[in-house]
Amino acid sequence: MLADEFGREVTGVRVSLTDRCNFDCVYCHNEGLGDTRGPMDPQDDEMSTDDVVRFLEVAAEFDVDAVKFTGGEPMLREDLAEIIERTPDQMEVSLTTNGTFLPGRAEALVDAGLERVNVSQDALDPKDFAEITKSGAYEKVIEGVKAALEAGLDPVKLNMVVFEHTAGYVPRMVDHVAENEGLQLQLIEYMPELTGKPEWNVDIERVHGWLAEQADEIEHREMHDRKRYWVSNDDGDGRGMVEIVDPVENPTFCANCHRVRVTHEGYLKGCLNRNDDLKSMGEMSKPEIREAFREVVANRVPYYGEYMIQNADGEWELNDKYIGEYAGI
Ligand SMILES: Nc1nc2c(ncn2[C@@H]2O[C@H](COP(=O)(O)OP(=O)(O)OP(=O)(O)O)[C@@H](O)[C@H]2O)c(=O)[nH]1
Ligand code: SF4
Ligand code: SF4
Repeated sequence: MLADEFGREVTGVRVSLTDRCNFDCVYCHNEGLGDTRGPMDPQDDEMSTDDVVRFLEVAAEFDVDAVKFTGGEPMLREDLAEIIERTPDQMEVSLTTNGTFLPGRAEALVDAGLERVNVSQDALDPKDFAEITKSGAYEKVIEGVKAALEAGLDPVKLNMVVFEHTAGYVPRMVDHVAENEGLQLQLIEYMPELTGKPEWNVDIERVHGWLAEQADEIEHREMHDRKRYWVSNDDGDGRGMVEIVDPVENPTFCANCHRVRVTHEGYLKGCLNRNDDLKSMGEMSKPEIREAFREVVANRVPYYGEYMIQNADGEWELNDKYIGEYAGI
């Protein structure tokens, strides 16, 4: 297993299969690369099926045991089932999707080896949903979640970005997952540094505080030291898990980060928040990909706490040590 100089072993990879998407969410950061607006047809710059599989085979050699396929919207890739089918057996396969294409396709993906899925669902109301996602596909997403459950994906996590437009929905969403077996809720801190609009920010500590009052059990997940709250519904006959993803200005989160990303164009990317360490796998052979992977892992640094450090006033600024060290700065 490969580790960086901060002792963070790389156990998982997140592979973006396309930056295209049929939604246009107001908070989208597209894996840290910018928005997803653009043509919906397959693009020449996307990794081919073979490119993706070649990379995964190399990652498997380094004992990476989990892959998450992301986008844009990864289900826009017609070859998704084939990619999953050809993923090395040792890897747990999961998918982050907006859910609209799950009806009619979820079972085939499960047959190919998909184990679990995260579906973005930011609202329980079609009007608010349309405002956030710039899409009227609310019913399709609800059908998608149902299809995922019926296909046996476990768990089905509902991803909800907590910001001005959604914060009021948190209690209803918590009840919703407590009442529906198989669902979990993942509350994601809004990332103004990637999306702009700091005025939409909501203090995630308030959400932690509220959940701590509701929870009958609190766990820490090793990845990112994320907190998980187990909450019962009002009738006491259901229980749901709520996980918080709170990376912003959080050195503990970064100190426990075990992931390397791959962009849809086949660039290795050591950190969501950085694009100055990208390394193209282009036409590389397997031995070359092996070397590139080693190099990207070796160059990883915890973003908050090392790459960005706090000055005497408590403000975060770029650590001088890294200025000029990487391409792009
Ligand atoms: N800064 C940062 N944000 C992350 C990281 N991983 C996930 N996130 C945020 O969480 C969002 C949702 O992540 P998902 O794709 O659903 O996956 P996940 O929750 O990280 O993965 P699992 O819990 O393993 O399913 C991403 O779009 C990011 O905004 C990370 O390593 N760093
Ligand atoms: S569904 Fe996901 S990829 Fe698509 S616009 Fe929304 S956040 Fe971005
Ligand atoms: S180092 Fe921090 S910001 Fe970068 S990917 Fe890991 S958790 Fe996210």
